[in-house]
Amino acid sequence: MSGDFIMTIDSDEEHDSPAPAPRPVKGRNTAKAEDAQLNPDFDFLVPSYNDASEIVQNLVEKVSKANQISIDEIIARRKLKTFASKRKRVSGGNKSDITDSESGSGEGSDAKGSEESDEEEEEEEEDPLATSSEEDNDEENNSEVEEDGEGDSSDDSNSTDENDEGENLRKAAYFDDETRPSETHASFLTMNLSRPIIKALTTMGLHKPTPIQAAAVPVALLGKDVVGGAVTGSGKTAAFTIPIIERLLYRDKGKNAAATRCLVVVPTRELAVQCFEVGTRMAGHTDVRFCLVVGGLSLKSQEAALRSRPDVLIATPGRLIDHLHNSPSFTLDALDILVLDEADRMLEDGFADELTEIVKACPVSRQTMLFSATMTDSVDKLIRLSLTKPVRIFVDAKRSMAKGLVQEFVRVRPEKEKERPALLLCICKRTFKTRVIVFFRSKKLAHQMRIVFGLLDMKCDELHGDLSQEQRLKALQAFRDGSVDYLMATDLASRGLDIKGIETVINFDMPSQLAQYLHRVGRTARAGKTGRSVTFVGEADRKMLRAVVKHSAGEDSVRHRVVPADVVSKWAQKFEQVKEEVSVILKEEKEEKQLRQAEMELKKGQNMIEHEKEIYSRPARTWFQTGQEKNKAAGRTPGRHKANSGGKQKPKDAAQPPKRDKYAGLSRKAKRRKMAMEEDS
Ligand SMILES: Nc1ncnc2c1ncn2[C@@H]1O[C@H](COP(=O)(O)OP(=O)(O)OP(=O)(O)O)[C@@H](O)[C@H]1O
Repeated sequence: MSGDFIMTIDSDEEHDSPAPAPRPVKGRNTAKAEDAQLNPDFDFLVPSYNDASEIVQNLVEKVSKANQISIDEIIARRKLKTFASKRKRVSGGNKSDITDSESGSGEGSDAKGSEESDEEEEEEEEDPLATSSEEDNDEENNSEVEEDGEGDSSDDSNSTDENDEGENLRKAAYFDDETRPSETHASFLTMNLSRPIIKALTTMGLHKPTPIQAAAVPVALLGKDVVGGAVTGSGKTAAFTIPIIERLLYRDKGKNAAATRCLVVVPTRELAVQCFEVGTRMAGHTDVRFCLVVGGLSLKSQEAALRSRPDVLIATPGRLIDHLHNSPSFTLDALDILVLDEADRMLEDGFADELTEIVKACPVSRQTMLFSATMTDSVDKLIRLSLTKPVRIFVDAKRSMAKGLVQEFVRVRPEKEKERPALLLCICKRTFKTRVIVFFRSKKLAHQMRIVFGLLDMKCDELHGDLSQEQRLKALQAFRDGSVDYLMATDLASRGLDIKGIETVINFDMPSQLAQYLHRVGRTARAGKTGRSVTFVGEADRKMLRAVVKHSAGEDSVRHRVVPADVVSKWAQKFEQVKEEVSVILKEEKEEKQLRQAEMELKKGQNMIEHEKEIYSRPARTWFQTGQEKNKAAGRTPGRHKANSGGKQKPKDAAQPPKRDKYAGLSRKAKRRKMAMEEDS
C-alpha cells in the first residue's frame, strides 16, 4: 500500500521529472462542500509581486554601518592562508581551493575552481546509484510510511478538531456563517474596487483575484471580521491589503483628521518589510501612507514617522509595544482595522501577552482580520479574544500544502546521524545547485554550515536571529537577486517570505511541529509554481513524518530519496577535513567581534561624556517584559495566556519605577534598545 503514495527516488536525475499522477491517501480531512466553490485550481500567471526590492535596498542602506564583520572576508582570508601554506608544502602543486586540498580520496583532479568542479559533479552523476546500501532498504522505508499512514494518531495541534461534532456546533454558534462570499469573482474589476487600486494591481501584474482574495476582499469591504486560511503562497497578503487601501480611500481627510487607522501585526521583521513593500506598491496611486515599525531599525526615525500619523502601520509586536509605551503622542485610538498575520506563529513565539496588550490598545469598534496558512488551538483563543462574529474563509481546507509541491524524504539511520552535514553537501553539490533554502533548528548550525559551504566555494548566505538587522536584510536581498545560491536559515525565514523562484527547500532536520513544516516547505511552490522539498528524517522524526504524509493531499507527490552511501561517505570525509578550518574561522570571527565590541563601548563612553546631560534628561523608556518573562511566556501553554489589562503608557509592573541608571537591571533586549537610542543620538 505504501507504494501508492511513496515513490522512491534512486537517481538524482529524477529531479526534473514531472510529478506523478494523483494518488489516493488514507486518512485525510474530508473537504467541505462550501470550500469547493473557491476554486483552488487558480492559475497564477504573474511573477512575484515584490521583485523590485528598492524599498528593501533603501532600508539596507539606511541601517548600514561601516563596522560590520563580514564572514565572507574571514572565509576568504582563511582560504588564502590555507592556499599559501599548501603551496609551501606541496611544491609544484597547482591546487587552488580548499576542496582540492581536502579531497585526498583518490580523486586527484576533482574540483579545480568552480568550472572544474562541474566536471567532478558530472563524474559523480555517473556513479551507479544502485550500489547504494541504502537502496536495499527501500522496502523497509516504504512499508514504514504505510504502517504510519494507517495507525496514525495525529500529533499536531491544527489537525482534525472539526471532526468533533460538539466543536463544530460551538464554532457554528461563534462564527458568522451567513456572510459567506456569495459570488465568485473572476476579475478584480467586478469587485467594486477604486480605480487607483485596479491601476496598481494591473501594474503589479495581478489581474484575477486568487481564491482567498476573491472570497475575503468583498467580506472585508463590508467591514466584517475575517478569519482567513489558505495554503502558503496563495496571496493572503493582498487579501487584506486590498480592502485596507480601499477602505482608507474614503477616510476623513479634513484638516486635523490625520490618524493611524490600520495596523498589521506580523511575526518577523523580514515579513513586515515584505508587507510594507506590497502595501506601498498597492497604494502607489493613492495618498495612503504606510509606515514600518520593526525592531532593529532606528527608533528615533520611527518615532518621527509615527508623529506624522501614517495611515497604515506594519509592525512586529515587540517594537510596537515599545512605541505604545514610550512614544508620547502615539496611540491606536483611531484604529479602524487590525490585521493579525501569521497569528499562530506570534503565539508560538510567546507574544500572546503582547498581542493581548495590542488588541486592548485598539478601539473595540475596529474591524479585525486574522490570516494564516495554519491555525492552532491557541489561535482559536486569540480569535475569541479579538474578533467579533468573524466570517470564516478557508480556501480548499483539505489541502495543507501547495499543489505544485513535491515532497522528498531522506532517511537518516541512527548510526548515520553524524553524516547529516555530508548528506546536505552531497545533495547540494550533485543535485540542488541554485535557489535553495536550507532550514536548521539552530542558529549555530546554520552559521557553521554557511562557513562550510563558503569554504567549498558554494555561494551562500545565512538568515537567523544572531545577525544584525542589516545583515539579515542583506542576506535576504542577496538570495532574492540570485547573487547567492543557498540560504542557510532558521525558522525566522519560514513564515510568509515570498521569494521568487525558490526551487528547493531542504529541512536539515525535521521541524517539531507540523505547522512549522508546512510553512518551511511553503517557501517553494508558491503562486501556482512547482517546487521541491527535501527533508532529512531521523528515527525520532517518524511520528512527524506520519503527520506530514497524512496531511499531503492525494495529488501531492511524496517520495523517498535515496542518496548513495558511498558518495555520502566521500563528502563526510571532506566535511571532516574542513571542520578544522571552520573552528579557526569561528575563533577569528569571535575575536573580531570582541574587538568591534570594545570599539563600540569606547565610542559609547565618549558619547556619554559628551552628551551626558541630554541623555539623562530624557524620560526613561519602559519595557513590556524582561527577557526572562518573555522566555517564560514562550514556554507557556496557550491556555494560560493572561490578559494584561495594564493601561496604556504604563510599565507592566507599575509598582516598580523604571530604572534610570545606565543599563542596570535591564534585560538584554531592553539594554540593546537603550543602546540603540544612545546610538541614534
Ligand atoms: N491575484 C494574484 N494573481 C497572481 N498572483 C498573485 C496574486 N496575488 C498574489 N499573487 C502572487 O502570490 C505570491 C504569494 O503571495 P503571498 O505572499 O501573499 O502568499 P501568502 O498566502 O501570504 O503566503 P504565506 O502563507 O507563505 O505567507 C506573490 O508573490 C504574488 O506574486
